Amino acid sequence: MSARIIDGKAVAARVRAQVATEVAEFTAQRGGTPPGLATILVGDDAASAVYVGGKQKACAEVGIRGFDHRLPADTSREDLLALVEQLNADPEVSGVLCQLPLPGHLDGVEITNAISAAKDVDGLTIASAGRLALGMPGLRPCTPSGVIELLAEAGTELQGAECVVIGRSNLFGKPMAQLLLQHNATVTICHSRTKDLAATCRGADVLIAAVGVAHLVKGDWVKPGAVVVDVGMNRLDGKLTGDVDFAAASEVASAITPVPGGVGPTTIAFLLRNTLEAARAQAGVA
Ligand SMILES: Nc1nc2c(c(=O)[nH]1)N[C@@H](CN(C=O)c1ccc(C(=O)N[C@@H](CCC(=O)O)C(=O)O)cc1)CN2
Repeated sequence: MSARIIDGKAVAARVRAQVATEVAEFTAQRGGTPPGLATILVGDDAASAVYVGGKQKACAEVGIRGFDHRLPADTSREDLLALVEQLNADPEVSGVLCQLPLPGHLDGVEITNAISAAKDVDGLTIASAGRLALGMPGLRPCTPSGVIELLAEAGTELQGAECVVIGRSNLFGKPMAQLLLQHNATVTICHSRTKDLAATCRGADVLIAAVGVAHLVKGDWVKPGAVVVDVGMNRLDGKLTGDVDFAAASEVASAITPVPGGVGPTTIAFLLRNTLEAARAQAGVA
């Protein structure tokens, strides 16, 4: 079997085009005031700078006003919390995010949770996570939302499907599992203490890897006909590669996401979607 490649760039382009249309309508209704997204980057991590740059560029392309805050690596907890408070109170800012990871002296959970729930476009505050766990409407984390869109694009039936998520991060694994549950999937979360990872993966109709170990998932871990989603982003010999041995898994799976060009591009697309949703909710429009 040779798997169908799920094209994340195409899915992201479609979502972004739709958001651009809706942003134009929203802005016109609001007398020319667009949604606004504030990004906060602390320190000089090169990859984070690229992602934040990509977010700001994407905002400009769809008509969202960007507020780009860059702070030195030694920024204090108090100064960072003060900036978050200022952005929470700014009526021109619809969404706020703090790029992760933060430098070691800052607690990512504490800082993220200081963002007002109404502006939590990363969907990572305790309030947003609680709403997701309870099945209540709210802003959802961007990468898991992108994965659901990619699975829909591939025509994957989630109801009753055995879904295995490798990785239990707050940013991805936990919210991914919650979103799959909402789609009536049977969900298993695997992690570093899972006893027989390969055997658990072999039972998956949908296998999602987000563990940060290059090529951890071998071809013979994939059930024939499974859908494989690779959220990993690892540098191997200077090349960006995922958590899945793509060549081997493609021989067994029915559909698979590549790295790059799979899940990654959808993250920013859903950030734009969340920023518009936050702006709508703050303006009292559905
Ligand atoms: N506050 C947040 N921090 C982080 C998040 C997040 O959602 N919110 N996610 C990641 C980084 N990230 C966005 O922030 C992100 C990662 C990857 C991509 C992407 O488009 N990747 C491309 C490849 C890019 C490359 O060549 O390096 C792809 O996979 O095709 C976009 C956004 C951690 N931090």
